[in-house]
Amino acid sequence: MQEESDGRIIKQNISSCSSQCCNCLFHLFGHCCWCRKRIVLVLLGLDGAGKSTLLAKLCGEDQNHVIPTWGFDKRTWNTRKFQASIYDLGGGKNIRGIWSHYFAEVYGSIFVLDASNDLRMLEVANEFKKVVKDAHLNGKPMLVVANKRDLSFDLPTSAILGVLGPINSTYQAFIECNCSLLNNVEVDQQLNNGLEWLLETIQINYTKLHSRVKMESTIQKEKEYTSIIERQEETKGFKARKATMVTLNTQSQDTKSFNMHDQLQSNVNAKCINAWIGSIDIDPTMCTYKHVNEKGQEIDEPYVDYEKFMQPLMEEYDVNVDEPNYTPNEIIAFFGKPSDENEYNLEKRNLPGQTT
Ligand SMILES: Nc1nc2c(ncn2[C@@H]2O[C@H](COP(=O)(O)OP(=O)(O)OP(=O)(O)O)[C@@H](O)[C@H]2O)c(=O)[nH]1
Ligand SMILES: [Mg+2]
Repeated sequence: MQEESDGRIIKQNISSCSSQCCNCLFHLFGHCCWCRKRIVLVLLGLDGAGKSTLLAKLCGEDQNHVIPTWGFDKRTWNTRKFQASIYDLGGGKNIRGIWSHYFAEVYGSIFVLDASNDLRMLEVANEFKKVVKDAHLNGKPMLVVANKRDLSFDLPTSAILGVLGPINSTYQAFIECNCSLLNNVEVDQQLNNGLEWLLETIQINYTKLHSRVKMESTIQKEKEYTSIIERQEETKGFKARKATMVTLNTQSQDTKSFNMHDQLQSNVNAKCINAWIGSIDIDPTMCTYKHVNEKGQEIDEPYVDYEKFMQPLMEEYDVNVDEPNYTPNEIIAFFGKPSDENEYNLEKRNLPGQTT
């Protein structure tokens, strides 16, 4: 970071590693060396708290053009000992759900809150308690930044801490600072101290944190992979069920779905009934499911689900049914095969075995 004669800051991007002194305001932290350890940090806090402003300041970027973060933003911050990837996560209510996906891989976090806005302090406390309790974040160094101290001093630190709950001094530090444009040239000393504390704590606990991050992020990736596969299978299953419904109307069906997929079963059967009653000549004997008989052989068993298949049909045509289950052949014997016409008239009749 350089300053021009009129005092303006020359914007520089430190996202790429340079071979000379770091470009950020924190020259205190910054000069490149070969042995930097790679770490991941995360910026958390409600929308408007000042996370992106802090990051811009940290990276020596223009704070005039900070806009609300949708999703996340990522920067690299080079310090003496670390090459830190910083995730700046959007703080909007609908985006907060993504926060926890980053926690397994982080070595430390910075939680920013707007100390001038007492109206949102309970919301802040809710989110704070959630992240502190998170299994992947718990016990990792966290710097809590009470920002916008230039705006209001109405809310004393004790009041903020009263809402947040006690700070665990072994892995948490609380600072007050001001990341506003007014304070563009110099990094707030408190912020400076806080960041130094964060890096120092990570440095001291690096071995432990590193093995924890490695293990937890591997497990998380495996879980994510499994859930992707499950979702793909689900989608395939859904497509297969949809295909079943379609093929029912074209007479070639995979009728296994009849009892396998409860959620869509009634839809499938409704289609089948409609198709059967309608002009399309579908033979309900094609409704089968895989069944293992006494000899251990897998056979295609004709199947009609009374509740879902027959009942609505019977009700629609005001037919009394005593026997709960009928094979498709019995149904055909009773109703007859659908005609080629678009209408299929059922007479009110008794079912087999019923006496008039
Ligand atoms: N007065 C004052 N304004 C600040 C300070 N820090 C940030 N701001 C302003 O607060 C507004 C929101 O800042 P952002 O950095 O976008 O907030 P954020 O936490 O990144 O918000 P999201 O991206 O929506 O999660 C901007 O207009 C900043 O200029 C501060 O310390 N004092
Ligand atoms: Mg932001």
